[in-house]
Amino acid sequence: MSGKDIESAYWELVVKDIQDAYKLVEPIYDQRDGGDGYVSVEVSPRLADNTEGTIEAAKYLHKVVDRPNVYIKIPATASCITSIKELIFSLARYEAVIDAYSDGLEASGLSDLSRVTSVASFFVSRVDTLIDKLLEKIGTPEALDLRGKAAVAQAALAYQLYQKKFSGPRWEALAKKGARKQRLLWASTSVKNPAYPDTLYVAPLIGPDTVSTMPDQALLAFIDHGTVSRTIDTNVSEAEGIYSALEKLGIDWAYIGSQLEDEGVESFKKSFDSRLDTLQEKANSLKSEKTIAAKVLILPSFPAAAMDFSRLVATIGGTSVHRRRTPPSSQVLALQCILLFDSIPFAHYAWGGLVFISTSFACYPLFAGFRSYRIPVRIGSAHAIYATVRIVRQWF
Ligand SMILES: O=C[C@H](O)COP(=O)(O)O
Repeated sequence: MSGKDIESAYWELVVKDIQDAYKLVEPIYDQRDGGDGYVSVEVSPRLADNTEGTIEAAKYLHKVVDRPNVYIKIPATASCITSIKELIFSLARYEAVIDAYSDGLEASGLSDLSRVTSVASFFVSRVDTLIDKLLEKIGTPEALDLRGKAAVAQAALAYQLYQKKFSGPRWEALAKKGARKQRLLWASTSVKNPAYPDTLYVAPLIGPDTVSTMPDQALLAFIDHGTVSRTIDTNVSEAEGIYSALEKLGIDWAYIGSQLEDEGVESFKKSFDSRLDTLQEKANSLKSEKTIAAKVLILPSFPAAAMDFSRLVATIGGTSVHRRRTPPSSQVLALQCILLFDSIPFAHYAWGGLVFISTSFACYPLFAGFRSYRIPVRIGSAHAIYATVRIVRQWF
């Protein structure tokens, strides 16, 4: 990572991950002629309010990942709507996403649109999480009875919108050029309220051209007791009834959408920042890592002490980094030694067959053998460095 800022290092790791994942799904992508088998990567959530920055980041990722089956995920915030398509919490925003997709296809000037694909990532469970709270505040039996119903109802109406928008003259003109419908992808499908059925956000949302993304918990529950059948448009009038009953109770769908969008962007930013912080910490610790060529002179005056090398390395938290030959365990002697760091006699101690680095350093055992070990060395009590200690000479 030397010479790189942390964010560039982060993207380098991400791009490598995405390219590796590509290899796993490539056969599906080929079999389905580009219909399935995609890997997605999100642009930085720090750009959620920056249209130009988001477009640049999306182009950059598309270029460096350099695979045909990569989806670049862009938050469907007001600023990013021109470039589309995840973190959708409301029907109004979803409609804008579909329009952005169609606008993009029309503006592309391509005569063959068949290689352009897209998904619109509609978040489900979080809608209930917020609306349930509001219903509990209202507290009437009617309000309480609507808990756990808003998210699925809105998702079912989103599917109606999908069917409406991907039909009719405008769409037909694009379809003639090979355009593919932008599929609805259900995100946030794990149940947050343990009182609800564990397949609540999967089972009622099954239908053609939908994609359900499931964390393990939701996937395992569905494998265990879910039933695959078309459910997404079997109860449309019930969904409409729930949607308008909520409105009548004072639930403002526009507020729900913008509130969840703000929270969503905020939480993505938080996770992104925390990942960068972790990388920064790791980079700092690597920077303080030093290789110290230590000359260890083993003096011949002490008796042999048996020891098990690998157990010892594990005990001191060291890692064997170079091995010239493996000294037979239970045969190696660690005797009194003189340890020289940069030719300065550093310390010499012998204790129970182990040799310790000491003085201003905390004590860590060192031992003899034709091996190099990377061992943690603590200076004072706070600053840790790693020293690679090579045993360069020994005499018995
Ligand atoms: O991609 C995002 C996830 O689907 C979010 O799910 P969540 O609401 O369970 O955090």
